[in-house]
Amino acid sequence: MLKIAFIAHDRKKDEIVNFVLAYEHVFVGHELFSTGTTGQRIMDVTSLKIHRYMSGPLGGDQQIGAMVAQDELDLIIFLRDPLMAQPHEPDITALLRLCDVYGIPVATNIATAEVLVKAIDRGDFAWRELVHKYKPGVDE
Ligand SMILES: O=C(CO)COP(=O)(O)O
Repeated sequence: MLKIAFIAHDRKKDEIVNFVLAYEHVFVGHELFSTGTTGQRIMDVTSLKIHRYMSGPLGGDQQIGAMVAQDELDLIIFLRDPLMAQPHEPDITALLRLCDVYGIPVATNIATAEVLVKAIDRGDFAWRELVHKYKPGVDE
């Protein structure tokens, strides 16, 4: 079971909802997280259970970033709006930076999201479970 997060900016919300709906059969076997509004929109139309953090502008991206820093997240689908400035741009940049620091797969557009979901379905990320199994404690 992977830990997967969904995030989408407002003009990308319909896209992420349709995407998750189409691949509900893949996501249902995993532990799911999201920012506030994105998760609510997805849960409104699917039977998925999603742990929702704060809305992005109120700290949700940072909460998801904290999960990445603690090695508690395996993959992120983050449909960003490249044509609209966001008030919490620094938080978005920080989250993407942490994904690069820790080598966490993150899709920022639907084309990459498609590739990742197919990889999840094939079991390509099973190695992440091994990483968790043998993870040393923070003090070691
Ligand atoms: O702003 C966001 C990500 O940067 C998303 O937050 P919401 O899912 O609460 O709209």
